Amino acid sequence: MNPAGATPTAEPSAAPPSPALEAVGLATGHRHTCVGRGIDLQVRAGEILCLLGPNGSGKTTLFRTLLGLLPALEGTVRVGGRALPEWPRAELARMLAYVPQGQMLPFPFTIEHLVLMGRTGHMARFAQPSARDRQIAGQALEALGIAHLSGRSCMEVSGGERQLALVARALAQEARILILDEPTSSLDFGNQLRVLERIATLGARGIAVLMSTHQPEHALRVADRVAFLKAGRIVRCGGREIVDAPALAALYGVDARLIAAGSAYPSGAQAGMLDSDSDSTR
Ligand SMILES: Nc1ncnc2c1ncn2[C@@H]1O[C@H](COP(=O)(O)OP(=O)(O)OP(=O)(O)O)[C@@H](O)[C@H]1O
Repeated sequence: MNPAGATPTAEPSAAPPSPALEAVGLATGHRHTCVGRGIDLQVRAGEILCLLGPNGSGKTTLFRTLLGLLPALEGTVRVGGRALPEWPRAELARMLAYVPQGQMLPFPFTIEHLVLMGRTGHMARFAQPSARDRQIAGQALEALGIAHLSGRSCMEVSGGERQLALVARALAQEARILILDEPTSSLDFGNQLRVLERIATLGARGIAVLMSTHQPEHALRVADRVAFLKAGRIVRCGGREIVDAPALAALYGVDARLIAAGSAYPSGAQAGMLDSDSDSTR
């Protein structure tokens, strides 16, 4: 108890850690064509932020700008509190991993080689992968159930198998921040769940995750926060509870309703399944 009149001793309050990934006043686009504007977002360590938005709303353009693959037309991107241009590329490669959307690969790498590429930022220049690099790549392949494809050419596997390999490559990178552009888009139901579970595990381990999806139920399943991108602007951002029928109707221009997940998602799923129904939002 404080003696009467004594001022309580203030604990020195530690400043909150910088967001792992932050955009401030960001404008995105291609050459001089602006796609997105006024974008502010933050992803903290251990947080999963899920971006929902219609086709062409600017999700990939935003991701590529956050990664420094496209120049910001305005505003700032910070990674770990440091402006993106200040990062040496090699260090950035250890911080940020990217799973691009539907990437076709130009050479017939084996799947193992492709996943080992995720280790490049950890290897000395021109060095061969170490036993540990191979072990980590092997674990990533196992985690996604594609170890049996290790020796196959990435040009001779299905689109979904290649997508799993790209997720495995990002896992092998052991980055602090993971950006995934529609990581489940060509996957079957089982593999969608496998990838979502892996993403949830990474979040629980302190990795900052930013992902896009066209399936709002995936956001309901794994996201800590959800952002709605419409015509290049973040029009709504908050906890999973913002994903409701009126918001989805406004975002996509269709009536939608959330129905109970029932048996569609196993063990503890908080997801809803979506159905379109003309009566739903009226
Ligand atoms: N290389 C490019 N050059 C010029 N414009 C582009 C280029 N890539 C995309 N665009 C345009 O930028 C806008 C946003 O595209 P983007 O790929 O970022 O959308 P998206 O939200 O990821 O779409 P989707 O959900 O269909 O993948 C679209 O109008 C698109 O036509």
